[in-house]
Amino acid sequence: MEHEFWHERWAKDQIGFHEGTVNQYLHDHWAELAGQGNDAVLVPLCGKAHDMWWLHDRGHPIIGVELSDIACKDFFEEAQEKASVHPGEPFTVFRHDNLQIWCGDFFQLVPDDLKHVRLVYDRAALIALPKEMRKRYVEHLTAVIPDGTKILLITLDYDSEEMQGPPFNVTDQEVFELYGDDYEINHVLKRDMARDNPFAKRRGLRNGAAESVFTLRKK
Ligand SMILES: C[S@@+](CC[C@H](N)C(=O)[O-])C[C@H]1O[C@@H](n2cnc3c(N)ncnc32)[C@H](O)[C@@H]1O
Repeated sequence: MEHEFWHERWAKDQIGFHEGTVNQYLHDHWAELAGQGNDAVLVPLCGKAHDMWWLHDRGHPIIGVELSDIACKDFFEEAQEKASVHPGEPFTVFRHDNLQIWCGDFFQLVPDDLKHVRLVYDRAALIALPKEMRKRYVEHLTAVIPDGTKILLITLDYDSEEMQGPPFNVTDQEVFELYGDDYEINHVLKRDMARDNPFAKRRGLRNGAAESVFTLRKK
């Protein structure tokens, strides 16, 4: 997806992907991945997800990465929290305690930026990207996170004849193809989305859809 596409979505407030509450899979499966520790977390393509406050409340230092400065500003304003803003290239950093949002292009991250990161939370990041970009995304992620980093990944699979992404359909098989060489993969669960789920109804998914949760560990 081009940057302009996402800037326009934020400018027009077309952000149906924003949950406005903590993601259920994060809530249910984070401890399996992270234990009770407080390792640093990368949240790629983070939007203004409340999930970052939830992780912050558990003591994790956070780096969220997000293209849209509208999202970055709204994230703090809507929580009535203040952030100091540190303009820079290629990222402007919004900082509140040890929660940072780096405003800029994920593909500009370099390994030095993430030396301290041990965990990644990917909800609606991989599946926000079309197929050819997903490969590039995983290659870049793998290049910048340290070995041993663990990922909680949530995907969505549906009949691509019925709907055009984003979110794009990512099969379980594609997850194994994308990550299989460099990661240990655990397919934690697959859950059918109810046909009367508001998202499925709105997007005309008559054949339904399924969400999967994976935990990965970079070898
Ligand atoms: C589908 S949304 C998901 C946001 C968030 N993960 C959530 O669960 O609400 C994808 C987000 O990725 C951002 N984005 C897209 N391409 C990006 C890039 N190259 N670098 C950083 N952010 C990007 C978009 O602006 C958008 O906010």
